[in-house]
Amino acid sequence: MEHVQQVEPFDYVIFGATGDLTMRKLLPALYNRLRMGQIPDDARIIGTARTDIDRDGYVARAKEALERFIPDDVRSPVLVDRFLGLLHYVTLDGTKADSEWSALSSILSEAPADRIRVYYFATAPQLYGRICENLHSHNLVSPHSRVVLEKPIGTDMATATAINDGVGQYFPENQVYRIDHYLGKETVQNVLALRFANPIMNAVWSAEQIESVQITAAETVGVEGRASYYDTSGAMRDMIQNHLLQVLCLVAMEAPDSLEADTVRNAKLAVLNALRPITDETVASETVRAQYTAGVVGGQSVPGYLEELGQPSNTETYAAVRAWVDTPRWKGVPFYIRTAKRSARKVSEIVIRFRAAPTALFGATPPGNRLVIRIQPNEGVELQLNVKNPALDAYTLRTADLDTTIRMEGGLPFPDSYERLLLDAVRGNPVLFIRRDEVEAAWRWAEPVLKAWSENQVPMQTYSAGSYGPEKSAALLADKGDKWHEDME
Ligand SMILES: NC(=O)C1=CN([C@@H]2O[C@H](COP(=O)(O)OP(=O)(O)OC[C@H]3O[C@@H](n4cnc5c(N)ncnc54)[C@H](OP(=O)(O)O)[C@@H]3O)[C@@H](O)[C@H]2O)C=CC1
Ligand SMILES: O=C1O[C@H](COP(=O)(O)O)[C@@H](O)[C@H](O)[C@H]1O
Repeated sequence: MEHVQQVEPFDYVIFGATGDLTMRKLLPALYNRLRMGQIPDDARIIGTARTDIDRDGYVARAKEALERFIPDDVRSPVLVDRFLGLLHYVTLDGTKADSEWSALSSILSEAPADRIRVYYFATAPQLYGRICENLHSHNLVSPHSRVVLEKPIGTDMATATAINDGVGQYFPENQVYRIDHYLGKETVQNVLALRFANPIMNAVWSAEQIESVQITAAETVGVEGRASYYDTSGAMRDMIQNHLLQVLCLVAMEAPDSLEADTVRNAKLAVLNALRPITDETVASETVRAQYTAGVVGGQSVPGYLEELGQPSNTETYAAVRAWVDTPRWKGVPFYIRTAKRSARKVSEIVIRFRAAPTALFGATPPGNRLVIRIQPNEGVELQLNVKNPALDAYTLRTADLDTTIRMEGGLPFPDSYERLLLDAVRGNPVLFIRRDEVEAAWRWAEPVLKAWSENQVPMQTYSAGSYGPEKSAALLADKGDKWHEDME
């Protein structure tokens, strides 16, 4: 059984309550937490958007979403009814001062003044500042309120600063929760446990023993229905600047003194600040970008990115970077980061390649050990060891895997990362959310790459949908004698 504790009564106010994210992720996540007994009966979920519907209309939409996104075996009519009973809806344009703020205010005022209030912005980031201003001017910000910001926090440093300033004018940083759903993944959080709860790992976690690190997040899907967003973003902004840099931080950071939010965030920030800047001189040798062309994924023919988009585009659907963390611990260790749409398979993983043992005992030097942390799917950890080949005539070696799959008790699927994050915002625990200075440090590193790409300093490669990426990406690793994980023996 999952060990769960009920959270304090709360009001969750969702701006963008009729949108895709709310219907596909937020409402199902809150339903699942109610199913696990974590949501008190007097909690309320108050949806807002401009769409002019009444409460019944919203409840009908929410019910449809649960039917679509919650599997039959965990969707009970009684629990669905109980969940729908928590819902309210206010038609509101969050950017307009003269919109129906009094209706929202009147619902909120029914609760005690010290009620935890979470404002979740599931809408376009350029609206965040104006919504905050309106919350403030309608006296809806209390010391018990917090605001959850969805990605993307900007498309570069200037836009990120504008969003953060807009919100920061009305909410102090300790009331701002920036979502990065990768941090909500159990297997991403497990990186800290693996590193710091296991002395055998801790002892070898540095350049002395580690040759290289690979961090991959590959997907078989294309841009789905989100082409208009994706084409203004691309793989670097969509995945690397946020999710994969956060994973890199957990792999590379020094041990924090505690799991207190700012202690962990300070340790991550130190990694981001130690990332070697990529310059016009190095961008061509340290980065690869590409777009998928038509191909076959999972036995299905799929069109190329440009065909899907129906227009020319300079947006990458694949990005790979060789990054360097300039600290004594990581001196000379490349961190290869890559992400792809329409890849051969869906996989997010961290691969740690250890140095080979300098021994002549067995003839050829045995290969270095390899640790694979599988973020998804088949969540688990695999350590590749050299063992004696059980043959009678010669002392030869082969590799064997110590492989453990990490499961929830009872074999239950892992909760979706939004389930943890939505309730952490209620609990007031920001450890899995991104602090402003982390966002800015990540942009400081990513921006020069994006600028160089926009100036075509690095040629756009292509790769067939259903492949592992462009041929050129192997060159990023080849000069250090490395290979991408799927190419390793
Ligand atoms: N969808 C996803 O999978 C993911 C989305 N995100 C982020 O979440 C946010 C929302 O995305 P998504 O749900 O896909 O977007 P949608 O376009 O589907 O939804 C946007 C929502 O915002 C509402 N809205 C728009 N303008 C206003 C306004 N002025 N005042 C009040 N409400 C408004 C819309 O309702 P109405 O028109 O009725 O006002 C709608 O409910 C974005 O920041 C996106 O980047 C992040 C990760 C994944
Ligand atoms: O944030 C995003 O993440 C998803 C991939 O998430 P995962 O949990 O399935 O690995 C990606 O599809 C989307 O483009 C991006 O915005």
